[in-house]
Amino acid sequence: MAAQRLDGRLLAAQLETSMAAAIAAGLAKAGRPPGLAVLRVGDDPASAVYVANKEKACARIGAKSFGSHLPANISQAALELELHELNKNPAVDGILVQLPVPASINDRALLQVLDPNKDADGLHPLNLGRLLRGEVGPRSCTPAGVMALLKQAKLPLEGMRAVVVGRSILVGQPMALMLQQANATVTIAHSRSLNLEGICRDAELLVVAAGKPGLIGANHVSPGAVVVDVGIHRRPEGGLCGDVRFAEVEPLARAITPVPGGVGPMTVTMLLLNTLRMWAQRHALAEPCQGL
Ligand SMILES: Nc1nc(=O)c2c([nH]1)NC[C@@H]1CN(c3ccc(C(=O)N[C@@H](CCC(=O)O)C(=O)O)cc3)C=[N+]21
Repeated sequence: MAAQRLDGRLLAAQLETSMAAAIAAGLAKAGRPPGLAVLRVGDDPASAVYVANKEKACARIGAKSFGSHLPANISQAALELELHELNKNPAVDGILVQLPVPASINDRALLQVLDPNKDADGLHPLNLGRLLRGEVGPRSCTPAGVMALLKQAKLPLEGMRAVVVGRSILVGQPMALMLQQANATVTIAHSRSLNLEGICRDAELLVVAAGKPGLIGANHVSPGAVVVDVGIHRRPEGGLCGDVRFAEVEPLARAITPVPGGVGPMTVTMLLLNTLRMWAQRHALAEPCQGL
């Protein structure tokens, strides 16, 4: 039987419709639309595409986007000043520091400057702490998007053996925490794990966020597993691919996310949802898209 496709593009479009409605409904009371500021430093080529996608998505739902594009040779102090300005700007609800920043910038120090209540990416230490403790707060967008996709597909996580490949602060670690909070039994594997194939083959749910094109193949996947591919890479010959060799794994899987059209669009949607929720909170509006 063919694997179920976990269609991130479709779910993202549905959520955008609800978010657009929530904005329209709250606009009069709030007096202004939600504002998302994206701080981009230097010229990472992949970032250019993502920033453009975020701006387009804001326009589609009726949010305002503020873009600042700063030169790669900007000083740490000047960048922190820019962030302070965005923290103070009353039209801005969510701020995202597009990663990676140039090597001359200390991104940890930068993320500490961000107002945790404007943290659209959920990456401020306070928000990572809130996640660890299971408290309310903006959540890391990519793992939150994965959780929304699994929920929509009605794939139960209760008691399930889940393996997350990758331990980054941006994806792997928060993903593992969210899966645990959904009562999965979680293993984190990473670049130094021995017997990666064996560990992955034990998984009923395999989430791959290793950042290595084509790392995962049929040998890593047990029949009937749910496979979520967080990787996104530009092929030298053109087109995109993930960390999973889709053609090989798809016939084995119960459900699988494609690349593109899987996790990527959900990341953007969760960024908007975090921003919308912070806007709603500031204006005492009902929480948009509850239960996600
Ligand atoms: N502070 C920060 N937060 C991030 O969330 C963040 C970041 N920095 N730096 C870079 C990565 C990467 N990322 C993606 C966002 C959207 C798509 C996306 O929309 N993908 C589409 C296709 C995109 C295309 O066609 O190029 C898809 O998979 O279908 C992918 C990847 C967010 N990131």
